Amino acid sequence: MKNFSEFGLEPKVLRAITEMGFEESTPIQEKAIPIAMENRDLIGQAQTGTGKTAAFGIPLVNKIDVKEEKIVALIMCPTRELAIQVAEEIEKLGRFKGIRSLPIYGGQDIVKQIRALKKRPQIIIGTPGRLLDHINRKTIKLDDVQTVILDEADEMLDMGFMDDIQSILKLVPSERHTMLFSATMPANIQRLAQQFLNNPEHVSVIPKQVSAPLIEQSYIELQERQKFDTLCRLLDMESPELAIIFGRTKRRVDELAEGLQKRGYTAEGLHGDLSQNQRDNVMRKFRDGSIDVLVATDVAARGLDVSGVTHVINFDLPQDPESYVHRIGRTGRAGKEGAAYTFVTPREIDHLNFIERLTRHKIAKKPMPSLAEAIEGKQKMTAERILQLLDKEDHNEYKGLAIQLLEQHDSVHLLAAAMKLLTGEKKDVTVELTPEEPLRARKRRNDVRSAGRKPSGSYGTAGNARGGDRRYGERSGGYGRSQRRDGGRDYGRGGGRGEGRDYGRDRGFNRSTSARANDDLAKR
Ligand SMILES: Nc1ncnc2c1ncn2[C@@H]1O[C@H](COP(=O)(O)OP(=O)(O)OP(=O)(O)O)[C@@H](O)[C@H]1O
Ligand SMILES: [Mg+2]
Repeated sequence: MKNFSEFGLEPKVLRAITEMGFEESTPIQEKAIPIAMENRDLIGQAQTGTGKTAAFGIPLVNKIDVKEEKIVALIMCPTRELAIQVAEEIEKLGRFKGIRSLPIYGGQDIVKQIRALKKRPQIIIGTPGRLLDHINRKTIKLDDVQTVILDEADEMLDMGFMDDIQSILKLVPSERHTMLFSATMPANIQRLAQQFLNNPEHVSVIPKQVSAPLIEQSYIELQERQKFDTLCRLLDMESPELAIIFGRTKRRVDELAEGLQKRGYTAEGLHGDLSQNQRDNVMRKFRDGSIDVLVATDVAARGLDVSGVTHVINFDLPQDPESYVHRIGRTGRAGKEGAAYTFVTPREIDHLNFIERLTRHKIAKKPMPSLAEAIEGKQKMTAERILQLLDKEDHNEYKGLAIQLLEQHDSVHLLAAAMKLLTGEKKDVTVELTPEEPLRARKRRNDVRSAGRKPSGSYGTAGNARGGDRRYGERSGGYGRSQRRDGGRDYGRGGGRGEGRDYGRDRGFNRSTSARANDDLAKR
């Protein structure tokens, strides 16, 4: 892969890239950066976790004149968490140049945002709802915007957002530089996108055949009533470093998080009904590891980049294949390995096959973990914790007592008793979940793929470690990164707690008809 010094970037941008620990470019970066630097419109598609943010962020910060006093670039994302995350990456990339960027999203105090806008940011990273609020209040003007980027573009051009995107882009000068990025780009979305682009380049880094991903994908067939206990056994057996569990509705997420807490797991829920404060807290605790299980609706399916997520578990099968690709893409990022498990009831097997067909990836069937495997997993976890403590050498104050005990008792018995104590029996409280309706395979209009032709929009999960993609990152079991300095669809359509996906949006006023029609949407 190309070194960043070969792109003709400004020294201050190169310095920021080095500071972020990026040693060489990823395939999408290598292809997209030169096109973007020539201000040519592009649709960039690459697997989850392969650096699309920097692929658009690097050329963007490189071209901006820091003396600029107006908003000259607009990046739009589907969720608040993603807007915050992308803003952080843009901030890091532009820090030595002194670029001013600002995240604008719902749930945050708008007065605080209006105050921040007075500092004249050159780049705004926002969710459409709140952006429209500011545009209607005239606290954001788009007359001088030269660059527009849609991250998770297929989601942004989906029915939920389309009206808002159109309303916003109408206000941006037509002679602009537009870039769309996503890991999935269904054909109908590509067609829709043309109206916003000017003779775009298609940059795709998706293996022809969606190769054996970095993410080991398996499914477990079970009855709805077996799901929760299976989940607990899976967590015990696999002892994930960090795990994201996807539920189909907010109610499911709340019940799961609560049930897991009752069973002794450090789990918390994330969905669009939470206040922004609660959402920020949950994300902060997950990123810093004070909780190791995040239970979420599709609000966390796209883009979130949390280092250390080793497992994704689809407690409920996602409706769309795109959602499946993005959900599992929360692991296996930056060249690292990951494991994705999907729970499927017998009546949903067709839907799973539908997803396999569209993502062109066979998902391996695995048996339910047995109780013995769960116990063994917990015991291994205890042994690991003991060995870690041993290395740290900070248990000297117990040595005296240990010698006394060893004089009176057999060492194996002693250690086994200590391990049993440490493992503790997960409290076997019964947890009742409200059953959710099984999913039915939804035929897509002109579903060419079932005719065996190459999928028109393909699906990208992390590329094959063994062959192509791993080149930019054998060493760290991930991309070449000197060291990570930073350490790592709330479709509220139904508005109700049980039905519909949870994909909120900010409450804007004078919003487009579709948005108003969805005013029961939870906040994004
Ligand atoms: N050239 C690079 N070298 C090392 N790490 C990188 C490089 N580019 C990006 N990364 C890191 O890889 C991780 C994934 O990047 P990013 O979130 O941009 O992926 P993505 O392609 O947008 O994924 P998704 O499709 O899930 O949104 C991030 O932690 C990012 O900092
Ligand atoms: Mg991304």
